[in-house]
Amino acid sequence: MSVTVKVEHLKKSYGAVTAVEDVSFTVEAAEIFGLLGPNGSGKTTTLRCLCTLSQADAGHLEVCGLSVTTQPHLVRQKLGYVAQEVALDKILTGQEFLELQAALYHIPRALIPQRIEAVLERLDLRQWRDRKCGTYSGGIRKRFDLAAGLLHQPQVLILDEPTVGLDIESRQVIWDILRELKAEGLTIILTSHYLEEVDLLSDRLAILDRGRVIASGSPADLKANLGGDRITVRIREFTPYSEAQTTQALLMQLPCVKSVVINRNQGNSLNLVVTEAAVALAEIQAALETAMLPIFSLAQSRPSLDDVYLAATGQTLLDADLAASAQRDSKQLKKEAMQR
Ligand SMILES: Nc1ncnc2c1ncn2[C@@H]1O[C@H](COP(=O)(O)OP(=O)(O)OP(=O)(O)O)[C@@H](O)[C@H]1O
Repeated sequence: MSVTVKVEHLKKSYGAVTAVEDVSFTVEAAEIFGLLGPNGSGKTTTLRCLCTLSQADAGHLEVCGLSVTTQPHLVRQKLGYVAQEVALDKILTGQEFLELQAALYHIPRALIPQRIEAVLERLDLRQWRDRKCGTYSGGIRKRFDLAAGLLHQPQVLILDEPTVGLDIESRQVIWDILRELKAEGLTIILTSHYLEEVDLLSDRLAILDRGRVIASGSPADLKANLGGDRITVRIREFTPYSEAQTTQALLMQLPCVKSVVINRNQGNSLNLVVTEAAVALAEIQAALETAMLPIFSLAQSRPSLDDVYLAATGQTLLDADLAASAQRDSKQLKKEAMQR
C-alpha cells in the first residue's frame, strides 16, 4: 500500500480562533478515510488546507507525493473537492452546470463532451441532464456535485459531509457510489458527523475534537480497543452530579467494572465498560440495591464510535454538537444585541 495523502501536524487559526491545533493522518491509495467530529472540531478547515483553498499556518501536507504548499497547481490536478454546500446555479441545467465546472477545471475543450458523458453515465444522471438544477432533489443535486468533482479524473476525492440533509435512501445511493469509486482505485477522504456513515464506509478514520486527533484507526480496531461490553446506568431521570459521583465510586469497586464515565449532558447517566455484561448487570443491580439507590434505567449496548469519542472526551458526539450550536447561538444573540 502506498501513502497517497499525508497530513503532518497541521495548524490553522482564523484570527484569535484556533480551528486546527494539531492534526496528523495518512491515507493509503484506494482507501476511504473518514474524519469524524462534532461541529467546529476542524474537519472543514483540514480539508480546505489539503485542497489548497486555505493556507496552513504550520505543518506538512502532501498529495500523491506533491507538496500542497510548494506545488499547489499540481496538487489541484490530483484532487476533486466536493464542498458541503455547492451553490448549483438554479437556472442552469445539469449539463450546463457540468460544462461550467469543466471549464473551471481547465479541461481541454475537445475532451469536455466525453468527460461529461462519462460522469453522467457513471453516476446514473443522464435522465436529469436537461432539467434545471433548481428542480433537483437533494440527492440528485449531491450526485451532480460529485460528478463535477470527478470531471478532471482526480486520484483523490475529498468530500465534506457528502450526505448531510439527505434522506436515508439518497444517502445509501451516495454510499454505494463511493464504494464503487473506491473499488475502481480512487482514494476518498470524507468528513461526517454521522457516526454510522463513517463506521460503514471508512477503512480507517480519525476522530477530531477541538482541532486535535483524539483517536485513529479502523472502526473495528477503535471499537475493539475500548475492550469489554458497555452498560449505561441511570439512577434517576436527572441524577444530581454529587449522587452520580457517589455511584461512580461505588460501581468502580465492582470486580467486573473497568471504567465509569459520568455523562453530564445526559442527566448525569453513568457509562460503564465491563468485562462481561451478563455478570455485570446482576452485580450492578445488587450493588445499587444494597446502597439503596434507585434504578431509572439499565441498558446494555455494543461499543460504537460514539463510545470511542465518549471515552476520550467525556461527552457524546451529539452532546458536543449541541454544545457547539448553543455556543454559536449565544454568539449570534450577543452580536444581534450589540447591533440593536
Ligand atoms: N473563515 C473562518 N473565520 C473564522 N473562524 C472560522 C472560519 N472557518 C472556521 N472557523 C472556526 O474554526 C473552527 C473549526 O471550524 P470547521 O468549520 O473547520 O469545523 P468543522 O468540524 O468542519 O465543523 P462543521 O461540521 O460545523 O463544518 C470553528 O470554531 C469555526 O467557527
